[in-house]
Amino acid sequence: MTAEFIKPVIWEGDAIRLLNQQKLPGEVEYIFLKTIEDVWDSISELKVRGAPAIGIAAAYGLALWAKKGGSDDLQVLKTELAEKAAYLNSSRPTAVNLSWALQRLLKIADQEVSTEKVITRLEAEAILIQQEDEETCRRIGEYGFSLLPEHATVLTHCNTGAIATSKYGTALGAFYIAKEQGADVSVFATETRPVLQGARLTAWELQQAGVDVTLITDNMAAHVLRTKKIDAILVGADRITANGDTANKIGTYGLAILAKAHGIPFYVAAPLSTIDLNTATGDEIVIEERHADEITHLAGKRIAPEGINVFNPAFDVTPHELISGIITEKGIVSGDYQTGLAELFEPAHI
Ligand SMILES: CSC[C@H]1O[C@H](OP(=O)(O)O)[C@H](O)[C@@H]1O
Repeated sequence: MTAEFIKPVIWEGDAIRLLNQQKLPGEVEYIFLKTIEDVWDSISELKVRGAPAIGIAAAYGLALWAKKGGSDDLQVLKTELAEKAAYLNSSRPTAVNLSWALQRLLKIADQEVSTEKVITRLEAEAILIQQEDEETCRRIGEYGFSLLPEHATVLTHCNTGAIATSKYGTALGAFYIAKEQGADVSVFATETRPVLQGARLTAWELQQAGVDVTLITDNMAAHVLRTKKIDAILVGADRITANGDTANKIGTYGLAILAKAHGIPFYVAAPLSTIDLNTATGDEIVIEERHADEITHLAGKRIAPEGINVFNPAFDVTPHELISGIITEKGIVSGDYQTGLAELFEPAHI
């Protein structure tokens, strides 16, 4: 099974079968999530990660809870659902897909007039979110591929592949479409300290798919941009605000500055579910800070002195001025992001 078709989240009706991404690349292990707490833990511990995949997992987590533990009283159930959605939403703060998916389910529940219908609709909507994301990611991949010159060499950061979404991925989707079209594309993947999504996940996904991929450490990016012919940098996103500012994996902002310094395009690939028009600018995005162990330990071995101060932001914000284009399933937005992003949500585009 090549990686672009490996599913990170599989709905089993009474449980969620989850690809445990913490075990990759050494082990392709699936675990069963049977409770909403299992889902919370899996998101928080990055067993499932990647903005769209987090949203899909949380949607199934809410549907699973309702199916197993929801009240028989409609008003009580709706109150409980809001509380459970808030609980799941507390697992990670930055990727807007988490709250987007949960709000979408709560809206569906609010329309129903029986507990049975609420429970049925929640499950159906969670399944629909995952199904829609497959076509969404394919289109993002097609638009991303359309931006690449022949024999393109692209640098990417973190993991934005099939295992971060429902299928194909976002930025990596461009490489899968290139492969499908028989086009020649080479990828430089940064290892992406401290959780190593690039080394552990992107290198693995692209290698499995037969895409030419070279792994580099994060601190090699500038040298690679100066000494190799890099045509573009293509990354994902966790939250894009109304003006186009973009939160993505820590290190992305530095790559955007490097792209500008080297005069190459810097693209962000993301679905509309990652665009948050309710947040005006990147200054308002909550940046997740994670546990010090991610930095002081490597593969379980301590690499820094006991008691050392640690700062471990999992994301940074790239100002829209540094972004050449935002690639979505509805097309590519550039220039005036405030207008362009808002237009994506107008009826003509939906
Ligand atoms: C399509 S994945 C988007 C985004 O999510 C990743 O973060 P994490 O691995 O911490 O969930 C990374 O920022 C990707 O670019």
